[in-house]
Amino acid sequence: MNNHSFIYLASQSPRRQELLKQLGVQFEMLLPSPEEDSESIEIPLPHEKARDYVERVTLTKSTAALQRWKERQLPWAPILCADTTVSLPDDPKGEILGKPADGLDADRILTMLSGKVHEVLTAVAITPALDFKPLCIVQVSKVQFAALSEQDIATYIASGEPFGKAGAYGIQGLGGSLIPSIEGSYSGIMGLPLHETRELLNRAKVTRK
Ligand SMILES: Cc1cn([C@H]2C[C@H](O)[C@@H](COP(=O)(O)OP(=O)(O)OP(=O)(O)O)O2)c(=O)[nH]c1=O
Repeated sequence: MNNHSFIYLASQSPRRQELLKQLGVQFEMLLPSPEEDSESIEIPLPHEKARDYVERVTLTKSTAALQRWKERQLPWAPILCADTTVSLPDDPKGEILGKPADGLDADRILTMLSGKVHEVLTAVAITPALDFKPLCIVQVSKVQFAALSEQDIATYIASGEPFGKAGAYGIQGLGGSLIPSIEGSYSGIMGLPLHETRELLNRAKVTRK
């Protein structure tokens, strides 16, 4: 495998762009065209465990991104995809808590998380070369949530921050004030675990500044 001076980031998450910049890697965006249906990828299978789900979704994103690369006839570079999800380990239904569909759903999710410890799982996959399978890791963090009143939840939802984020919160924003402690990776909770991603980039022979 040759060294690579840049990669493609196939993610619409502004947090992932920010975190990738922190790693000093050159990247170009490889985003879906408006006709591409990227939302329907993120539907859990019946009884699917959060770890299996986040890995499967990330590998599906990788396949879609590779197809996109082929159609656009771009020069080759490794492709990075990721997915973040939230789950409550003690939830008997083992529900996978993704992005809230609307305000009511955000209220339901935040009520479930209130006063409890949940897990945030982020899978990262890098396709290192054209005829190689993606290299994939799953990073898991534990997050303690404060006990929230109905008013706290309503105020937080009104801020707009829960939308577009797994578990209906952002640790990097106002949501950080709802979290007394974490165990794991702050960047992983935000959507791209820096340490593990650095290791994947090294394995894919991507040079950094
Ligand atoms: C828990 C948590 C999640 N998130 C975000 C990270 C992800 O952007 C989002 C989870 O959605 P994802 O489906 O992982 O990512 P995305 O839809 O934003 O982008 P793409 O599928 O194109 O890669 O939740 C935070 O920003 N802060 C947090 O504290």
